[in-house]
Amino acid sequence: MMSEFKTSQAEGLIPNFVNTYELEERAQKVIPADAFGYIASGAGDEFTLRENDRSFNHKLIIPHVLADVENPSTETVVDGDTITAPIILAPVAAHKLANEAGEIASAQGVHNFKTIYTTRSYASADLPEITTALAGSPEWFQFYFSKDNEINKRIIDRVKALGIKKSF
Ligand SMILES: Cc1cc2nc3c(=O)[nH]c(=O)nc-3n(C[C@H](O)[C@H](O)[C@H](O)COP(=O)(O)O)c2cc1C
Repeated sequence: MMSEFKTSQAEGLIPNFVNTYELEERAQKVIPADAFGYIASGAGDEFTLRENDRSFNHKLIIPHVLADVENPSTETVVDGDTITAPIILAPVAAHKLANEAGEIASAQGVHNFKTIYTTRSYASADLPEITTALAGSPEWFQFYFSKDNEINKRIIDRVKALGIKKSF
């Protein structure tokens, strides 16, 4: 069942990319076309995708002149956790579409960067494996409500048992 998700086996750091658009081009070379299409595209005519890009680019960083820049830091505190920068991993389905290491590699990356990971109900790795790979880094959980309350209860019990402190 899980093997459906297995795609790229590319490993290692990606050298010399200038921006995320260039990173996307590199990813396209190693991820099968259908999986890449799912990850990189938006719904319908992709109006919202274009609007997201456009509005993100209008969030400006305002430089503070004549301020103390001896020890600059992007560190911040979110919900009691100190993270490296105000960047967290949003809920993203089926990481194994991109690479067979899937959520485990993503969780290790989040741990190394020191930020927050959001696990999604229908992850392509087993939940305890993700929590283990996070090695104590903060984990949030995105709950997808099922019509079947037994399934809902089982998922919530597993999330509680894993010690995940925030579900939404
Ligand atoms: C492959 C893929 C799967 C995603 N799966 C989910 C999901 O399961 N739940 C969800 O709320 N958002 C999902 N998203 C949306 C992301 O969480 C995120 O909001 C989106 O990529 C826009 O990024 P931004 O919020 O940083 O602008 C997914 C996005 C991608 C690219």
